[in-house]
Amino acid sequence: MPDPIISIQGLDAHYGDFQALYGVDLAVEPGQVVAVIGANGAGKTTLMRSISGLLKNKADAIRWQGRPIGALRADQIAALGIALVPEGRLLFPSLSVEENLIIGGQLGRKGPWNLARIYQLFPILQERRNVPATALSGGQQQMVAIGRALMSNPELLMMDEISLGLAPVVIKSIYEALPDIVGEGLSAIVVEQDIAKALSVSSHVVCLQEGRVSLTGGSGELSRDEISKAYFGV
Ligand SMILES: Nc1ncnc2c1ncn2[C@@H]1O[C@H](COP(=O)(O)OP(=O)(O)OP(=O)(O)O)[C@@H](O)[C@H]1O
Repeated sequence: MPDPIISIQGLDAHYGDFQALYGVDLAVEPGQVVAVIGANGAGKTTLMRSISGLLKNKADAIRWQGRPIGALRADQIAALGIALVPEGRLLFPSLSVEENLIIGGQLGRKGPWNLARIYQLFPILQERRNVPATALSGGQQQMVAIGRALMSNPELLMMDEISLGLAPVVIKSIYEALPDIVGEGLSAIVVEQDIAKALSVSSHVVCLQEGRVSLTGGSGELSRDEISKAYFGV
């Protein structure tokens, strides 16, 4: 087994007095897509925030290529090559599609992703490149959010509930881009409430329930019953 690109061990997270994550373990190998599933409030977004440096962690709870990074700031995490497509997209509303994408490239990391490559991946964005980003449909906005993250040439791409509120046909077209993205050598963590979608795009799945890992295993190896028990607790 190759060394993981990122490994999380015993991660706790708090909002004030409230503990949202309890001893979470997760590892991603180079080129692997890991799905994080769980019901509303299970702690999926908190896990993404912790990895991104938006929540404070113990330094050695998160290791990047073996190095403890849990205590780094969000800008330092981004500079390492860890990019988040946040829940709700958080595009810059007054900027055009192209300007939003360019901002993603500000870190200046070298790699395969640039405007031309993003437009190849999502051709509709080239057609609409001068339109304010928030004038786009939800699915197109999600493409901008993914493109903006890719423009930083990350080694790990984290996507938080990218299908939320989108029509099934749109979700399908967005996820169809994932093999091309991972084909460039990236690893990915995909947060999904849609269990079938999560299993179909990943090789490994981690289920959270009330802040704890309730199940983990190969995406093709877990039974429906195991997953629904881990997901719903029944
Ligand atoms: N800023 C905050 N302050 C206090 N508690 C919070 C905050 N953000 C989240 N929580 C709580 O932490 C727990 C985990 O929330 P989190 O958003 O990580 O769950 P989630 O699995 O991403 O759910 P969802 O699918 O609804 O986004 C929940 O109980 C939530 O109420």
